[in-house]
Amino acid sequence: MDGVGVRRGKTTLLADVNWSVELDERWVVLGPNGAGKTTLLKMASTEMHPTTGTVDVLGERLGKTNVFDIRPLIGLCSGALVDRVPGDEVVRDVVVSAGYAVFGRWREEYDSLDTDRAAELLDLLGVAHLADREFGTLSEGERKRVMISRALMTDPELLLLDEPAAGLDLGGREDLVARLSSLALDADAPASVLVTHHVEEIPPGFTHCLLLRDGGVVAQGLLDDVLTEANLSKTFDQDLELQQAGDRYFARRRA
Ligand SMILES: Nc1ncnc2c1ncn2[C@@H]1O[C@H](COP(=O)(O)OP(=O)(O)OP(=O)(O)O)[C@@H](O)[C@H]1O
Repeated sequence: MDGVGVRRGKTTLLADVNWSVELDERWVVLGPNGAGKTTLLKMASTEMHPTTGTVDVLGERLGKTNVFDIRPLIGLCSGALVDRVPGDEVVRDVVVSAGYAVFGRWREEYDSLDTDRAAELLDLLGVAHLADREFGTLSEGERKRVMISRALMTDPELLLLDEPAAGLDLGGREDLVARLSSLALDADAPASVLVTHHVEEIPPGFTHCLLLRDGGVVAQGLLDDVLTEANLSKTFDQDLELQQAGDRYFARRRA
């Protein structure tokens, strides 16, 4: 993204964002409610164009390319997408149909290569036992994991995860963080961007961090350099204490 701004009427959603994600990088985008995180991700997923500046996704410039050509190369997991899955869709089909960019089992039979891959990904996310269940019967955490499996189904070059741990209980969050960490540490995994409100949700293995506040970048770069008490306090407009325990982060308001 180069000089990117997004405006809606008189409201500025994002201003002057210069940001790039390389193929071997895993980025965390952190910021308070309304900071512009989802707006940023919508451009990365080619769903939205900037008002000013330019966005290049996988070498193609938004506005000058057919986004439908690059969307199969982008794996997306967001709350909005979860809401679009029909409740009676069988979990295995939710994953396998990603390769066909649809929801719903619209073919009699999928390729066996595809069904094998879907089973492998459900297993990777720890939900293989749910393959025959209807999506609507799953818990929120189970749905998220199925949707991440789906996002990976097309072997994307870019993986975008918008608040994947939102709504999960402590065990579910910890489990997801561990699985995302394994993925982040896998050299063959795609370039990844994870949006979150909480430093506790940063999976070990993530390499970079972008801090957003009021539509502007507070800091960006290597995670260790960017995630400091000063930067975090500025981002959330509070005096925050940041602790690192092993390869995890914890934050709270200074007493
Ligand atoms: N079409 C629109 N018109 C006016 N304002 C908008 C529009 N879409 C989004 N906004 C505002 O832009 C800001 C950024 O929204 P965005 O969804 O990107 O934030 P976010 O960082 O993802 O927030 P959250 O953490 O709450 O999901 C918010 O204040 C939102 O109300």
